[in-house]
Amino acid sequence: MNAHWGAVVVAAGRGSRMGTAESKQYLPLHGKPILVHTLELFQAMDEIADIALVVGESDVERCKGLVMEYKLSKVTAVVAGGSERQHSVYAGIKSLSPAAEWVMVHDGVRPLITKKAIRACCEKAEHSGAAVLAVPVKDTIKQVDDSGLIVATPDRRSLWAIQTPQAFRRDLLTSAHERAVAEHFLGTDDAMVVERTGAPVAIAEGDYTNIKITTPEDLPWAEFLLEKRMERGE
Ligand SMILES: Nc1ccn([C@@H]2O[C@H](COP(=O)(O)OP(=O)(O)OP(=O)(O)O)[C@@H](O)[C@H]2O)c(=O)n1
Ligand SMILES: C[C@](O)(CO)[C@H](O)COP(=O)(O)O
Repeated sequence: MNAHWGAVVVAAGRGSRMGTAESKQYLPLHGKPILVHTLELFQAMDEIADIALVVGESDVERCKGLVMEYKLSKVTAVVAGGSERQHSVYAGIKSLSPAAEWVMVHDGVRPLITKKAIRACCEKAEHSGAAVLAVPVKDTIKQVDDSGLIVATPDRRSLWAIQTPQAFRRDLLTSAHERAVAEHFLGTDDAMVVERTGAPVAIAEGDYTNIKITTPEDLPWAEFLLEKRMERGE
């Protein structure tokens, strides 16, 4: 990684699939909020100069407190997100320092990301302009219609499960988001926003432990993975 990188960490979701009163990004993992684990990893990377943290409007002050408490000095902006993930990402990009020519976007609820995986993704992006972390799917995937009948079995060899970070030249990501706003397009990740402009987006192979904490069964799994890493001194 040679370029000047900024990171947008999005954490403005409600976590409805987790079903807890407290939004999942603030739930404790080994005694620390999930979101803090994620931010500490980015803070510890020399290649990352600047982090924009995007949170719910009512959590902005609370998160400024977490930034102070955990000495997250690279978090230069804590801003309110929007009703959809894509809106939150766009708010984050706009609040990053103008010096960041390259941007990676990461889910605040993927605390098990590693420096090695971040570097692999960013290096691919520096080569091709845009890259996303992903793993090959392990299951057979079926396309199913509204009546519950299988309509197709896509060839698994071409299917990848997409993760974050997703890394881009900043001007490419910014113009793709501007176009999506103008055309009322909503995607579930940033690669989709960029793909529709015709720009190539590369895959960087990650690993299966970079889970997105989404539903209750993900929490003990994340605790277990984190414990194993700590035992290995990582
Ligand atoms: N309007 C939104 C929606 C999501 N996110 C963030 O995007 C990441 C991935 O989203 P997901 O796990 O789906 O989070 P939620 O939207 O919180 O979950 P759910 O769909 O279960 O409500 C999370 O870090 C989440 O906080 C965001 O910043 N703004
Ligand atoms: C960006 C993402 O984490 C890639 O897997 C995912 O698309 C977020 O989607 P969600 O539906 O908001 O969980």
